[in-house]
Amino acid sequence: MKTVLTIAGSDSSGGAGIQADLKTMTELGTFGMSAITAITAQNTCGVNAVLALPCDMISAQIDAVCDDIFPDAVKIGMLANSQIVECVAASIKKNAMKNIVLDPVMVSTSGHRLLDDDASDALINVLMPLADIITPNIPEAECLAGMKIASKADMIKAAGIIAGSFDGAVLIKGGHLANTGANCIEDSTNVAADLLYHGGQTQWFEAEFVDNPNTHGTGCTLSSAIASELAKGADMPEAVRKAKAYLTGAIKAGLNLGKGRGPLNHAWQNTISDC
Ligand SMILES: Nc1ncnc2c1ncn2[C@@H]1O[C@H](COP(=O)(O)OP(=O)(O)O)[C@@H](O)[C@H]1O
Ligand SMILES: Cc1ncc(COP(=O)(O)O)c(N)n1
Repeated sequence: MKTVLTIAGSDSSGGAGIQADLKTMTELGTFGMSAITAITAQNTCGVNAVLALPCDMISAQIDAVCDDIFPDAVKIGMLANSQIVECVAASIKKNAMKNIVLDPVMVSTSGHRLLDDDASDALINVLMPLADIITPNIPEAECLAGMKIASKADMIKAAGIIAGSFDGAVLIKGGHLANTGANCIEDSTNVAADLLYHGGQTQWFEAEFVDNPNTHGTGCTLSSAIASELAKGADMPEAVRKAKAYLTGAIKAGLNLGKGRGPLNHAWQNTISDC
């Protein structure tokens, strides 16, 4: 069985972070392992508290995994501060890890900062160069590219700027532009459109925009799904295509848990075949 390591924060409500990552990996037929960077007390309504773990404990988790079950792919999510960004980068180099998917988590959907303001430079200069793909959402891509993004044309320009600073692929997730009219295609169907910039080529990945407020953990799920597909041997465009199909199914299947922006239904493939 192929193995995937997630290096990310814990979400007590189970919708995002490590918990979403492990559910995704299991559903996609890979063996999920974890190195926890921070513990959050959060639910579907918001983040109440964050405890960043000490760097030596984070490195120790990564080393313990790599010394025994070397991962076929790695997903990196919430890193909390610049010290953690640096220690995760050092562990990745030391263990010569491959198939690195970096989700540059900065702010939760509920508006809570999950990465210190002053950690962006370390993320860009120290960690990004080690990634095979980076998966920013629109606000994260705006920060990384240093420009506002209000249209598909802006997404293409920003992806080129971000890709110019490292060798990997860039997937700008368009969820924050969907339903604003900015990314409507000609037939005016509203779509959740993500842009992959890979090897100098751009490619759109479009899926139905699901009218469902329960989207807590969509970014975590997509990046873990890409890591799982890379671990199983897909090339980058195929990994993104399969990951997006899994994500869209999980949003569509809906669970309606919690009082706020609820989690996805990770087991949607089983649910459908049970009916
Ligand atoms: N309501 C929705 N229906 C379908 N896909 C969605 C919806 N909301 C977000 N997505 C997709 O989920 C993924 C992550 O969403 P996005 O909101 O852009 O990033 P993040 O979760 O990191 O903020 C992207 O593939 C995006 O297109
Ligand atoms: C531990 C952790 N990691 C990542 C996210 C981002 O997920 P979302 O954008 O859905 O809030 C989160 N809320 N918590």
